[in-house]
Amino acid sequence: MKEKNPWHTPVTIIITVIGVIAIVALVTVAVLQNRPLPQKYKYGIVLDAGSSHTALYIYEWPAEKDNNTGRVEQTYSCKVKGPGISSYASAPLKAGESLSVCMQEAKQRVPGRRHSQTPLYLGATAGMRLLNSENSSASDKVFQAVEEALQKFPFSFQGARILSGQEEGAFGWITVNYLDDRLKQGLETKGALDLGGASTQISFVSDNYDGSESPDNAVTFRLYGNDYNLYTHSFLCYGKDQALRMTLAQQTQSGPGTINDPCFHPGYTESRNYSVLYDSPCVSDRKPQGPPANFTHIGTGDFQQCQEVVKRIFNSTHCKYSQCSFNGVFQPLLQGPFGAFSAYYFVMNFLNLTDTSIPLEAVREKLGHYCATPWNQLKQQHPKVKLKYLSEYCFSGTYILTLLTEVYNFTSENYPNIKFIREIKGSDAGWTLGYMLNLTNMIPAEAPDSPPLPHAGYVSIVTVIAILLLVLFILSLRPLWPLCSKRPQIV
Ligand SMILES: Nc1ccn([C@@H]2O[C@H](COP(=O)(O)OP(=O)(O)OP(=O)(O)O)[C@@H](O)[C@H]2O)c(=O)n1
Ligand SMILES: [Ca+2]
Repeated sequence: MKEKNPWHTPVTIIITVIGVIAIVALVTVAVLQNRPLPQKYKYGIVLDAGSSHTALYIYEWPAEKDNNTGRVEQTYSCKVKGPGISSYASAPLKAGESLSVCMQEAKQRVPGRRHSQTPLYLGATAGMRLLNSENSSASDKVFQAVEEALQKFPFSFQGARILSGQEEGAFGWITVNYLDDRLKQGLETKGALDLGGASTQISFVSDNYDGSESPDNAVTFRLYGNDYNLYTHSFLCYGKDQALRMTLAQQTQSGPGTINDPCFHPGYTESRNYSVLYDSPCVSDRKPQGPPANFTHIGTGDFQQCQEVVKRIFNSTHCKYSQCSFNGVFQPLLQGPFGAFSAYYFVMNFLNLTDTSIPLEAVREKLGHYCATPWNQLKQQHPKVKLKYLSEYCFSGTYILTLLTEVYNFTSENYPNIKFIREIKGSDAGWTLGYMLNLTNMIPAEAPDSPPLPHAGYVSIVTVIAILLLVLFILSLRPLWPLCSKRPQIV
């Protein structure tokens, strides 16, 4: 008689089949669950209405994760043609019109179904601060025109306003540290140095600053469960365009017909109008009495002397705090790494001086050599650079070096802690991202609670436990095994 396979009993066959089906089903669920889903995004738009120009930025983040876990990234930027909105004081409507090309582009870039949920912000900085201080009705008209123009687009317009200097500094700091992933991980933060056309900001966390000395410079945050006491200051009129005006004003106080300027290249000669030069609240009170209409601006290209002229725009005679940077403004001890962006980067990048491991002495020497380069030679070497920009890099480089080393007090030791940066991981360094993260509540005060296991880990563990249970179950049927394996007896 044919021997019967002991496993071929109905009970064991049924158990095995059910077990196999259960395992296949579990694995299928686990695989399907972890398949990458087509990602959906949300968007936000910020217009940076700076003193020298306006730029539009589109940010995106995963739609399912906007509860503080998804990363916000810049996907697009657009530079508005023409000057900053504050330059349209006498023709406000044109300020609104100037934004339309970039706004049309944004309409194309953000998917149509998201338009109405996409917040749109406009923040204006030092150019509008100056215009507002000198002629508030003109600045109101510019805002009105800009708001009317922006409301015509299908986005969720959240208003146009002037940022305070503190906000500008603090949001720049948030941007840099958010993009560096320093906030979420509670790492040491990076200071932010921003140089614009009309103002400049310095923001950093220092162990010897808790906000009690000079509270005006303090901004406190609780982000991802960590407390930060940020020192920040914005110097109005100390952006590089206004600083140049102040330096020229310094040299034309007696209303001469000609000035020999060490901050411009030998061979550079330009006729300048006194009224145009003094048409800014940063210098208007210093306009010489009865000057000629124009003066001849002649370059002599001497870095050392340029540095002397530049130093004169910083007043370090009075300080009522333990220490000051200049103009009586408190500044704690510098601490940690720093990211220097906007004009810091444009200028140092042009001058090939973004490498801060170059000793300061060598940086000064290179700049000295650059400033002494004849203007004609420079124009030949850089035929594509706008002449206005090209003529000002010697001044701007000297200004940056003076500001960093003579005013903020960076030394040969900590100068290498500065990194000149344009962007971090594809997003531009600047205040706009920090501004949007703040207004959309995208950075939580407390660290978000996360499940103890990631999803894939959870599925794998459930699968393993299920298999173990099945094996246990089969083992528990052991008492039946001898019955099954007993050879049939022939009587
Ligand atoms: N490739 C570039 C772009 C800009 N600039 C100059 O850099 C300065 C600052 O530019 P930016 O940071 O854009 O200043 P704004 O935001 O316009 O000014 P603010 O922040 O003071 O409002 C301006 O003088 C601009 O002419 C430059 O030298 N090279
Ligand atoms: Ca700016």
